[in-house]
Amino acid sequence: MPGLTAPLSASTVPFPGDVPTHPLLVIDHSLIQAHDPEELDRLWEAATQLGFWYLKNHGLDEEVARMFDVCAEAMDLPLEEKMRFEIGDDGNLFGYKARGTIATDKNGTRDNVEFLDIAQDDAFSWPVVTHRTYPSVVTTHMADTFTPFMRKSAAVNAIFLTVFETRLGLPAGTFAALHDPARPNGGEARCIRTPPHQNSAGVGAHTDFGSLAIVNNRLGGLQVMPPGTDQWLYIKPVPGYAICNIGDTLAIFSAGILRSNVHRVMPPPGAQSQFPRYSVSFFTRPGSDIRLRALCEESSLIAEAAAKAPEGLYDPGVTAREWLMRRVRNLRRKNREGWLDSQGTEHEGAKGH
Ligand SMILES: O=C(O)CCC(=O)C(=O)O
Ligand SMILES: [Fe+2]
Repeated sequence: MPGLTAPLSASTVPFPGDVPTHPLLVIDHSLIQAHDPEELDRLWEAATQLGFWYLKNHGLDEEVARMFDVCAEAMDLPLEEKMRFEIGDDGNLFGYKARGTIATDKNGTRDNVEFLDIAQDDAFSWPVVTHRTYPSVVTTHMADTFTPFMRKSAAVNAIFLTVFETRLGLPAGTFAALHDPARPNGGEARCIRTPPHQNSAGVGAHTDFGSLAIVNNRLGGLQVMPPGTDQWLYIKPVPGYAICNIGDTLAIFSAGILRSNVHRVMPPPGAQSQFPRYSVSFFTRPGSDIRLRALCEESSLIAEAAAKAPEGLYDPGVTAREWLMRRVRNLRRKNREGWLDSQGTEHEGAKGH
C-alpha cells in the first residue's frame, strides 16, 4: 500500500551481509597528506600486499556525486548518439564502448557493460580537443563536472605516487615525471553502466593497464581475488570511501613490488541486482611515449626485485601507448582469434579475424 513502505531505490537496498567480502585496509587521505608515519606504513602494506585499499577523507565527495548524475544522463542518450563515439577495434579507449563488444572469458562470452571513457588530456585542455570529441552531455558538463573530478583525482594519485617513489628509493620526482599531465598520456575518467538482472560478469577478470585507479561504487559487484587463493571476494561499497588500486604499469616500473591484482565486476549481489549499476573511476596512466621497464638503474630495491623475476616480465619492450592499445585491442571480441573452448568448439565470432 502506498505510504506504508518506502520505495526501493539503489541507495536504500543494502549490500547483503551473507556474501564473502574483503576487509580492505582503510587509508585516510588527510593523514597521508600530513605524512603520518603509521598511515604511510599502512598504505605501503596495502599497495604491496593486495594492491587495493579503501580511501577516506579524500575530499572528492561533491565531484563524485556530480559525476554519478552526469554519467547517468550521458548513458541515457540514444544509443545511436553514443555509437557515433564508439571506440572500435583498433585499440583506442577514449570514447564510448558499447555492450557486447568485449569478451569476458576465453569462450568469448559477451560483456554486458557500457563504458564512457573521457581522456584526462581532453578534460585538462578543454575546450581545446587533444584526442577526440565526446557525446553532447559530456561536452556540456566537461568544465563543471569532468575536469574538476579529474583534477582532484589526479592530485590524490600524485600524492600516492610520491609516497611510493620514496619507499622504492627512487629519486624525488621520478613518478611525477613519468605521469606528467603536461605531456600526452593515457589517463582518463570512466563511467560504467550495467543493466539490472544480469547473471554473468560485467567486466571480466583483469588487472588494470595503467598505474593507479580510484573507483567509486554505490552498488556491489566489484570482486578481488587475494593472492594465493582462488576465491573471489566482494569489495563492499562504503559511503564516502573510494576504492584505490595499483595497475600494471606501476607493477612494471617497480618490478612487481607494487602489486597489480586481478579483479572483476559481477552483477550486484542479492536485492541490489534489480538496479542498474553505475561506477565512476579515474585512472592515472604514464606518458604515452614512456618506454615501460623496471626502473633498475634508478633504485637498487627495484633492481633486486627485477633480478629475481622471470626474464622480460617487467620489460615488455613497448611504450605506455603501445601497451594500452595492445591490451585494449586484445579485449575486443572481434580481435580474438579462434573462439576455441576446452572441447575445441569454435564459437561465434571466430572467423575472418
Ligand atoms: O566498476 C568497477 O567497480 C570497477 C571497474 C574496473 O575494474 C575497471 O574499469 O577497470
Ligand atoms: Fe579494473
